[in-house]
Amino acid sequence: MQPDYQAVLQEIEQEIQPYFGMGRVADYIPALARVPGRQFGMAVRTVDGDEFTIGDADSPFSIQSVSKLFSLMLALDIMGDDLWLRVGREPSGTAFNSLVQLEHEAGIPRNPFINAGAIVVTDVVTSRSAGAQRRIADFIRMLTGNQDNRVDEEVALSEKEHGYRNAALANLMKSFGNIESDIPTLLDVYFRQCAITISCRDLARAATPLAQGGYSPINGQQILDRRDAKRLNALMLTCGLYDAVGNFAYRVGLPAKSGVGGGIIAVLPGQFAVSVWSPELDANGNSLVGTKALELFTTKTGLSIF
Ligand SMILES: NC(=O)CC[C@H](N)C(=O)O
Repeated sequence: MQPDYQAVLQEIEQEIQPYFGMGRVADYIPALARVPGRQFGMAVRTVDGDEFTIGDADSPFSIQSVSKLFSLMLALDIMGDDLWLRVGREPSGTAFNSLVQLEHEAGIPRNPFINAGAIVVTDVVTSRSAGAQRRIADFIRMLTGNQDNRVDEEVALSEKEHGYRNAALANLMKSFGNIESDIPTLLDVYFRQCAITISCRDLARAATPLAQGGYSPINGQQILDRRDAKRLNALMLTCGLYDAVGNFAYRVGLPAKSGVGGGIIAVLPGQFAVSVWSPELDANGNSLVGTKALELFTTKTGLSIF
């Protein structure tokens, strides 16, 4: 029997209140540092098409690294398994923007969800499509069914002006021959992909194919084959939360992908996609209140992959 999701969300909204103020809004991108921290939204979409929301679930926020999930779908579609010659599939155990392993590992990033890996993924889309940024944004709009998901130009510019680490990652990988595009063009596409705005409701809809064997009921299309949906869920479980991935699996028990805008999308294959947004981050760059909310969600419903 399906849990009373709405009642669960209401309990969660109460129980997360003491956790506000414990984390910090991302400050290394100045445009994100201005986002008020005390916001919270959550949305559940079941495979039966029911949707349940609470709080600011329809407020747009900066998608940031959650976009890496969608650019990866595109890159896999473009390159198939050859993508894995250029990026690994192992957790990194390092921060999302770390440079440390890249030099030892010949410019091959550990996985597609740390920044280095995501930059390679975006390079695949950039070097193989005319209008890559538009292709990524259109793909996200297609998955959400919402044409209002736009690029926040202020956030994109802010990332560009302060993107020293991402530029360092891209240049280091280029020196190893693992980047094809010209660096400024590539970084522009990457920053604009991260600056797309999205709501919790849209994120839950966009991730639904991962709960439904690759099928999107939003537009009635098979977005991924079943095998790739399984593989992406495995990558999210092992790499989606950077060096907090073990703790997140322990507490929440769902494949998930986070972003420094405070969004997290999580999936229980065969059951639901659940998204949460709250801008204050923990030390690993994951939403502190959002992680707590997801922990409460799987605990209260008894539904996780474990
Ligand atoms: N973890 C994140 O969300 C990081 C994304 C951010 N745009 C960056 O590249 O630094």
